[in-house]
Amino acid sequence: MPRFAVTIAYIKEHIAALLQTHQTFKRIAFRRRTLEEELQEAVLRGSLRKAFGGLDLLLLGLGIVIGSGWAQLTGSAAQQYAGPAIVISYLVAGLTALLSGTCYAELCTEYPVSGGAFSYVLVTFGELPAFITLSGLVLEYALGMAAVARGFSDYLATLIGADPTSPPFEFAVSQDKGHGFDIVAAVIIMVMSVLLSLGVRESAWFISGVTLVKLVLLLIVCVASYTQGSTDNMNPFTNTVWDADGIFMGSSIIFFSFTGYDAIGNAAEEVQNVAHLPWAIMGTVLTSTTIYLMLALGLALMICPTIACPALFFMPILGTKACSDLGLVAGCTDPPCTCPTIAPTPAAAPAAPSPDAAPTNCYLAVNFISAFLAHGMVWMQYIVSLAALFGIVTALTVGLFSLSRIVMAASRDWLLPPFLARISPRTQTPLVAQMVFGVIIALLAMLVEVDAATSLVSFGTLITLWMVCNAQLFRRYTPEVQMRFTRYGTVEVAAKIDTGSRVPGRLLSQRVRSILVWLHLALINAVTIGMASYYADTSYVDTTPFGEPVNWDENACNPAAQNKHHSPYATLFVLGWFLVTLSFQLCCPMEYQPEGFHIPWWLMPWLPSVAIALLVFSVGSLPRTEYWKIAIYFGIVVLLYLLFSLPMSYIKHSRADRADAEELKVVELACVNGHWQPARTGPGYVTGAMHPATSAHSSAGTHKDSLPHPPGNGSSDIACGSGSADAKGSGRSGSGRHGANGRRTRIRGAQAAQQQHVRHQPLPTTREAGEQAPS
Ligand SMILES: NC(=[NH2+])NCCC[C@H](N)C(=O)O
Repeated sequence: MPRFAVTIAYIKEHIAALLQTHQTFKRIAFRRRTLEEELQEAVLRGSLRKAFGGLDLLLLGLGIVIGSGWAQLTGSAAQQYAGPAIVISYLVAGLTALLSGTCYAELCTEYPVSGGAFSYVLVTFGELPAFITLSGLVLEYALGMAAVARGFSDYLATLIGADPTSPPFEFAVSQDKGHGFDIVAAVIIMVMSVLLSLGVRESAWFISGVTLVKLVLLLIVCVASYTQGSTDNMNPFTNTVWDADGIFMGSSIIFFSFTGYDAIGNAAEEVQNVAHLPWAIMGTVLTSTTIYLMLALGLALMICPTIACPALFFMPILGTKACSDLGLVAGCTDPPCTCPTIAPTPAAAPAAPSPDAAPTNCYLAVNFISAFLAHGMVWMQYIVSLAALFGIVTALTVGLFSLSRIVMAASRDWLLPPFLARISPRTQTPLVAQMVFGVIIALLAMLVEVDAATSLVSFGTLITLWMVCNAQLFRRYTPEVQMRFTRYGTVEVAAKIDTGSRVPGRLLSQRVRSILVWLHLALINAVTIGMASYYADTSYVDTTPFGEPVNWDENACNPAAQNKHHSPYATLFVLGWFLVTLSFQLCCPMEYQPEGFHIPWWLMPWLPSVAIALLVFSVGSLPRTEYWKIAIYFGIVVLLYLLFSLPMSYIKHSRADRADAEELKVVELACVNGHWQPARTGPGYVTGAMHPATSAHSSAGTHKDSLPHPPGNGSSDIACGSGSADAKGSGRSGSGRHGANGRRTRIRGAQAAQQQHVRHQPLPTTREAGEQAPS
């Protein structure tokens, strides 16, 4: 059939599906996928190359997490909000990352498919929540890459002694730095996209090498800062105006520095041994937290805390008179310009300070470079710039790598255009997705303002991690997850868990237990959202689009009055959260425990519950000015789902059903040497179809054009279990009940659709249209 006719037929089919939105929404939007469906998609699409060993994964994680956020945000968060307590801000953010990372690690071991958070939410809460998670991921990665790339030109200019505000580093559209077009940022993204297209093995070597050099440079930065620092600078420890609030506001800003560790989960289909995934995640979060704490401490020791006085920050915005009318200067312990250990950089050198002019002239952006300059260590600016440049390069490479895998996973499910799921037989990577998103991100990087991007990136990350923690909690407690296919290919009936049999809730019926789980999950979230919004409402985080505080009154200038608003009710919320989590533990027996890496039963449900609270709290501490942008973004996302992805998903599954009606294909897969392989014998194996893809193709042409043929001999090559370890005979096999090798699972082509999905009304469409995917 000619391509043109196929397209017309498809459009007709799409419109027909659109007209049935009210019905399809009910059936599909919250339909969950199973592990076998996800595996099936991965297997049918052909394999990605197994390029990553354990150390590669760790360096991949450190490659993206330690980008340039440390260099750009530590100083400004300390200066504006936290003061020397920025160290505590890093601890809070690190703890948030660690707890959510543990939940992430559990799910990523259980579902070792590309797509990360998107896939976990898809198998737990269904398609629409997964689509929202996907959009959070795209927000995180696309804007994250753009923001990181924007820093590239600045550091490059510093390194070669050029002016970062003039061409070619920036083509200004306004006076302010960061508002122009940044061609260099776009170019570096395209270069990294091309590098990735050379192949995943080569990219992995590149990422590992550059990351190691970066870590050495960061150690030099730490040591140099300790030689210059003084403990006098740690007093007063918190910012005199924001106090404890400043710590949380600081931590929500610098959370950006921890974003990206989920990239490890997105490499799940390319790892040699799935069992390495969780340790690489934990290792990445712990190593980066340690390095960030060391760096933050170095900076805090080097800068005088009065530089963190908000007078310095607001003075240029509000003007000297307005500030002193508000009593801001009174909030500072020293007159700003008498601070002994820091002097303005040459570029910002003020005239001899007069009492009136001093505050405005003294405004100085605090960062590692300005701090080292102030201490006369001019050469350190090159080390800092080089470390940041290397950080940017690795963060970009890993980010582009991960985004293409996320997009590939969503396209396999037809939630994004299916052609994006194609895997290049040459490189064994999703080349199309890589190049398409390379171009999109390059354009974003050229246009987007850095300041606008970082909060949105943190928001995207926090939302996806919040979804993941909810999914982890839900899966461990919900009774329906009792019977399932494990990654060992066996049907697992709920593992016997001591704690489950002790809690009073075990006596309740399955239905009541299920309702209780939903109820508790909703309550945990409601209480923490209440706590976060109450806390945010009673602190001075609101700023107008111009950066001025909105509810700015005399109290803001009076440190003593600052925190009085919080205490009584904030405590009530914390108590509420504690009681709800305790009630969860008592009413809901844990229903199963995965065999691989998992959170131990005695930390459940506390660990994910604390993680949820911290994540929601961090969202609440983000500047309110970002909220409307986020609301518009998610509004567009839901619209896109209704107009594009929902009809696409419907069409895909109705095709699967039709194919199923004609010919039922059951292909058995066996876990061999750590990878799923089509079994050569066994029930349901279709003679002559040596690969599941072959059977799907023969099945009335289903997926015909949308599925790239698997490369080479068609070996299905997705990892299962702690397979490699077993394959090598190390004997590690979960509880000892199941070995990875020789275990089997059934990948049931279209049959899965029949069993798992509600049947669809037949669509008024041509048979041919049903056989071709739009591409
Ligand atoms: N996918 C992402 N979140 N990418 C951005 C990573 C930013 C990185 N954590 C940094 O500090 O520079």
